Amino acid sequence: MAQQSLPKDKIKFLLLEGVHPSAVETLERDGYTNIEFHKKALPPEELKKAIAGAHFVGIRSRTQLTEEIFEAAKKLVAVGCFCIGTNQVDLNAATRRGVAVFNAPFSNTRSVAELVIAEAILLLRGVAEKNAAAHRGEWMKTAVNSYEIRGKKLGIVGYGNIGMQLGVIAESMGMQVQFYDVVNKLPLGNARQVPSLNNLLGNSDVVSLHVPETGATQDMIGAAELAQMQQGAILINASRGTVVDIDALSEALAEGRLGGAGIDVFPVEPRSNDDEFISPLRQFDNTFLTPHIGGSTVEAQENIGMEVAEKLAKYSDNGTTTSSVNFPEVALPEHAGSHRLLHIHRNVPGIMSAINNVFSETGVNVSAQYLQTTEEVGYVVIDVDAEYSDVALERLAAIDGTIRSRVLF
Ligand SMILES: NC(=O)C1=CN([C@@H]2O[C@H](COP(=O)(O)OP(=O)(O)OC[C@H]3O[C@@H](n4cnc5c(N)ncnc54)[C@H](O)[C@@H]3O)[C@@H](O)[C@H]2O)C=CC1
Ligand SMILES: O=C(O)CCC(=O)C(=O)O
Repeated sequence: MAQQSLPKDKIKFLLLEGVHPSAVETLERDGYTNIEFHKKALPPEELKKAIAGAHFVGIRSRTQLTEEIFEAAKKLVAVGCFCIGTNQVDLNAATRRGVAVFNAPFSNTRSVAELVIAEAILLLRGVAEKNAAAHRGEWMKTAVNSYEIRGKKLGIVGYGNIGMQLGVIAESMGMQVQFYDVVNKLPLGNARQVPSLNNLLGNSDVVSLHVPETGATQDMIGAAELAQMQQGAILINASRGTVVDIDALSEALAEGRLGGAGIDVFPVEPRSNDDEFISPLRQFDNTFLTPHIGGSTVEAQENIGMEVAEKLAKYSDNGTTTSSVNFPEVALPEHAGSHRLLHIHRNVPGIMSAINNVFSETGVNVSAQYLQTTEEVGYVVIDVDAEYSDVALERLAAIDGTIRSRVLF
C-alpha cells in the first residue's frame, strides 16, 4: 500500500474517550486541524464508521481496537494509546498492516502509586467500612483491626515503573517492601525480590498488583492464591481487571479472610459513566471500588495528552517511531530539501537488497538512509531528491514483503 504525503489539514485525527485537551492543543500547534473529538468510547459499529476516514486514532483503555476494527481502518497510519496499557489493541493486527502504536509509559505512574498508598493506609485503618457505616448513620469508633502502615510488609507483584515507584513511597513511610517479578530487577532502596508469588502472598500485609494484562497474568490471583494470603491482609489491584478472579475475591471477603481490598479495575467495566457498574464486590464495606481512575489525575492526563500527541505528530511529520510498542524505533532528523520515503516490510531475507536495487537501478540519489528491525518488521527510511520520490515510491511499494510505504514532503 503506497501513500502520498497529504497536506496537514487533510490528515484526520480521531480522538476518543475524552483525552485531555492538551492533545488537541499540541496537534493544532503542529498544524493539524482536522481533529474529530469524542468524549466517550464509541460502540463498535460507530467506531468502524468513524475510523474509516482516520489516519490517526487516539484512545484510552476502553476502546478495543480489534482485527475487525483495523480491517475497517484502511487509512490508519498510527494509534496513540493515551495511557500505559496497550492490551486493548490487537498489536499483531496493527503490525501486519504497518500501523505504528504508541503509548505514554510514564506520565500516570505516580498517580497510580499515590492512589495505592492512600488505599493501603485507609484499608489497614478500616476506614472504608467505618466511612460506609457512618454514611448509614452508624458510629464505629474502635481501634480493633486498625493498624499503622509503618513496619508492615508491602508485597508488590510486578516491579515495573509503577511497582518501583510505589516501593519507594512505601519505604519512605516506613513499610518493608518486597516484590515478585518474572524478570530479575534491581531493587530500589531496601526492597527485596522474592523467588515466587506464593512466597510473597504468604508473607505480606498488603499485596498490590502492577502487572500488564497478558496470558500469564489472566486470573493470576484466584482462589488458590487468595488462600495463600495472610489472615486479614489487604489486596489492591490497579493493574487490569483480568488479573484477579473477582468471584474468588468475593468469596474470600465474604468469609472474612481478607481485611479489605482496593479494586480500581474490573474484568468488565461500564462503557461510560452513564452505565451501571455491576460487581459482586459492591456488597462489601471494607473495599474501595474505584472506576479505573488510577491514572486519572489532572497532572497525568495533561502530560499524557501532550506526550502521545507529540509522538503521533512526530511520526506524521518525519517518520520518527521512538518508543513505539510494536515498531522498530528510529529517531529521525528533519529532512528539509529532500523527500523522505518510509518503507515498512516483513523482516524476511533478501528484502534489503531488493530495496537497495531500486536506487541502484533507477539512479535515484539517496542522501540518507536509516534502518531498524524487530523480529517481524523492518522499517527503512530513505531521503531522496524531491523530483525522484514518485518513481522510487512506486518501485518500493511493489517489492515482495512490503507492508506499507509512504512519502513525506
Ligand atoms: N489503573 C490505572 O488507571 C492504570 C493501570 N495501569 C496498569 O498497570 C500496569 C503496569 O504498569 P507499569 O508498571 O507502568 O508497567 P511496566 O511494564 O513498567 O511493569 C510491569 C512489570 O510486570 C512484570 N511482569 C509481567 N508479567 C509478569 C508476571 N506474569 N508475573 C510477575 N511479573 C510480571 C514485568 O516484568 C514488569 O516489571 C499496566 O500494564 C497497566 O495495565 C497503568 C496505568 C494506569
Ligand atoms: O486512564 C485511562 O484511561 C487508562 C489508564 C490505564 O489503565 C493505563 O494507563 O494503562
